[in-house]
Amino acid sequence: MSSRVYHVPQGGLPPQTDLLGGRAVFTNAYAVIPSGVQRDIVVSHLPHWDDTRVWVLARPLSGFAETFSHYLMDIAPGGGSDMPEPDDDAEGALFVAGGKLVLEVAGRERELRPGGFAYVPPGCVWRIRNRGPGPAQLHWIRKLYQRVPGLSAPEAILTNEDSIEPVAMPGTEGRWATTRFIDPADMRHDMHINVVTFEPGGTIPFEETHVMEHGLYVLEGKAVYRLNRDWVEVEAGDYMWLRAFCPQACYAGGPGRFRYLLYKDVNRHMNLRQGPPLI
Ligand SMILES: NC(=O)N[C@H](N)C(=O)O
Repeated sequence: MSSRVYHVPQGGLPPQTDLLGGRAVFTNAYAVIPSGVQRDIVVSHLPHWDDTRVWVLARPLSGFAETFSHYLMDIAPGGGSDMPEPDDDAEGALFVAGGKLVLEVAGRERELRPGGFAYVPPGCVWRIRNRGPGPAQLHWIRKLYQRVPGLSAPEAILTNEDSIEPVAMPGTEGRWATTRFIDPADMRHDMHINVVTFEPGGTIPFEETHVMEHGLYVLEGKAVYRLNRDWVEVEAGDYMWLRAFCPQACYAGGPGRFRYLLYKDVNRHMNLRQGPPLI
């Protein structure tokens, strides 16, 4: 049984005092969508999904920001979908934060519990149901799979965070470690999904500035995060997306661990024919 903590949204209505405590930020370089925003009044629903509430935390924006979608889903008992993905070119990553879901993918059925992860290749038939007695919470990250001549699309992956050994970053004595759900050496993959863990006081000690876009969902703990020119306080349930080249660093605040689910695009040439950004 996992002792890890995974933040799940509260839903319901915000107290009328929330206006003064608002921490949402939207800039050209990054956005912060605080946990308090994941409320019933801003919920979405998706076709062919039953009894499922969706918070869309990231989506492609006019060609200048992120090229992926990140959904946080709250699935009632019996809810789910037999036709979840409408786009045959889309790949997906699923990460369970709460409850118990049954996933059928490429003819395999697997029960996913908190920490459960699945990679769903493009064009793959899959379905998912909450067969548990209580609600289940699911992260679903989607992007268009970038095919490469001579490389086939990857196969499905089904695993759990508990089965993967985190890799400590060099020189950090284990205070900053990464759990990788997708093999970084496998060039068929064009996105990575990791859980990044900092012990209290752990840091990213320099401003990472790189081509990869990011989506970060804070699963546990607190930190101060450097985003472009700003330092922003974040805590469990907060979401950040970072445009390519957005400078980033952090200090984990304690008293417990600071952990987040991280999306990044990897391993592909840039599209040199893309038009100028629309700003
Ligand atoms: N903000 C981050 O956690 N970035 C990671 N070190 C990464 O780019 O993999």
